[in-house]
Amino acid sequence: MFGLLYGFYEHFTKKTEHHVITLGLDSVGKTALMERIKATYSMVQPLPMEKIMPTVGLNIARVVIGSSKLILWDLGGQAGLRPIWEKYYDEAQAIIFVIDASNDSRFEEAKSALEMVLRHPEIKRNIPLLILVSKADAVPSNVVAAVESRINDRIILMMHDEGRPTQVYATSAVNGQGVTAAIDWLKEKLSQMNT
Ligand SMILES: Nc1nc2c(ncn2[C@@H]2O[C@H](COP(=O)(O)OP(=O)(O)OP(=O)(O)O)[C@@H](O)[C@H]2O)c(=O)[nH]1
Ligand SMILES: [Mg+2]
Repeated sequence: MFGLLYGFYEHFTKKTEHHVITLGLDSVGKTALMERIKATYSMVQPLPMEKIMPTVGLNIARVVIGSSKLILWDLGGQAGLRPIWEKYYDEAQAIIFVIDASNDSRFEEAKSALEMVLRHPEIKRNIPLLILVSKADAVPSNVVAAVESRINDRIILMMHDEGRPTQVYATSAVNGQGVTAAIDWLKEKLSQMNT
């Protein structure tokens, strides 16, 4: 009897797990955003910014939204660590790529890094790509809008990945701007892939 009841309980509370890789150049704010995402969905305080160190290994954040569980793999973005990214491509069911709104000078480097990811044979062609423009709190809104439109014109329109759901959101780990909209979009696209 207990086994049967437990079986029902398990069935109705079971979450569909989705593995998401979080990539981008070093210091763009990936880990800070992961902390903000965790805090937003589990109603806890994010780790203070000054406690966040450059990522060398891997940070894992688990976020439960309705019947889905997103497992976010946050990887280090330093040039010497980027070769590690590809170890996670095979299992990735979505990509979050972070581009810093406050550092215009690294746009081309970010574009090349993202293109390398998308060209990799182990990255599935139809998995969602969520591009987060980070640190939106640190620059005027017209600068953020310019970065978003450059991403659209110079990256997304050039991708030729017709089957890939792609979206750009301006975000801030400091004030949480854009985080819920972005993660809700991702969760929606991942759910659609499972149906
Ligand atoms: N103003 C502002 N600064 C931010 C924000 N997010 C991160 N930062 C700053 O950027 C620094 C780097 O952030 P991280 O989250 O460590 O960057 P990362 O992309 O994880 O870097 P790696 O782990 O080296 O790849 C932080 O120490 C903060 O000073 C943000 O939303 N707004
Ligand atoms: Mg980091």
